[in-house]
Amino acid sequence: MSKGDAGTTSNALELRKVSRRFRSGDETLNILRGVDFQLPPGEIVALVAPSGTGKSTLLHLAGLLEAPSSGEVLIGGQSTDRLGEKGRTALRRDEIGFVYQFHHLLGEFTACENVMLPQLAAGVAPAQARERAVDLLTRFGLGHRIDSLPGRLSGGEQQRTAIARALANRPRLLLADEPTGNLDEGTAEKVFSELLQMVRQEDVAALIATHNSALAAAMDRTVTLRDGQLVPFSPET
Ligand SMILES: Nc1ncnc2c1ncn2[C@@H]1O[C@H](COP(=O)(O)OP(=O)(O)OP(=O)(O)O)[C@@H](O)[C@H]1O
Repeated sequence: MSKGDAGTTSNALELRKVSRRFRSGDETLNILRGVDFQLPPGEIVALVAPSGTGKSTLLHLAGLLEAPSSGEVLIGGQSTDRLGEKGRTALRRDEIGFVYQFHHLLGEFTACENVMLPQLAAGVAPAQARERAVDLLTRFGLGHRIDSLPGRLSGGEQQRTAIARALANRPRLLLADEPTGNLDEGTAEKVFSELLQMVRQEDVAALIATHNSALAAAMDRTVTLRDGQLVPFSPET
């Protein structure tokens, strides 16, 4: 499904009764138990939950990196459970951007090239990919760093580059797992507010896991995981 068709009005992400079990020795861990969740286009949702409750597991399922034990994951209204590996890879590349706690930039490529790579993989012409990369990096205040290798960038600059890379293919959905968790407090706040600004400018729906409830307060709503269910967050949950 292309982003230009009726799919643009569908939920960017929908989880229908999604469960995930892990085997641990003789034990079965029921981490997610029938999660229902809808993320409309352009909405930014914080996922705040204690360590070990399944935030990363949920983001992996939403990002099609793993399959649920049962239930269904829909991206842009499209069911994904019958897609083969090739279809899942294409959907991930074209529709979903990922930001992790660590930047995972490729060290031998410049900031600009790192932001170009996913576009080239999606078939965008090099000149166009470069133009988009320069635009994103410039809007992130990195116009003077486009030809720098990641090893020459500060932690905040590396993470800004990683966010630009995640947005490069104009995804429908951004998934972020503690995107500023590796930065000092001041830099984290700054990068986080830039991330939100860029996500709003690009009109991307986002699900962002964070331990920081002050950062979560800047998003449209906050959800948490309780007993394997995704529920609205309130301070007493
Ligand atoms: N592949 C796996 N096999 C077995 N157990 C797993 C596997 N992946 C995750 N788990 C378990 O599932 C639970 C949830 O893990 P997950 O990483 O999703 O939590 P989290 O909420 O993201 O934690 P944190 O905030 O500490 O990153 C943990 O108890 C973890 O040990």
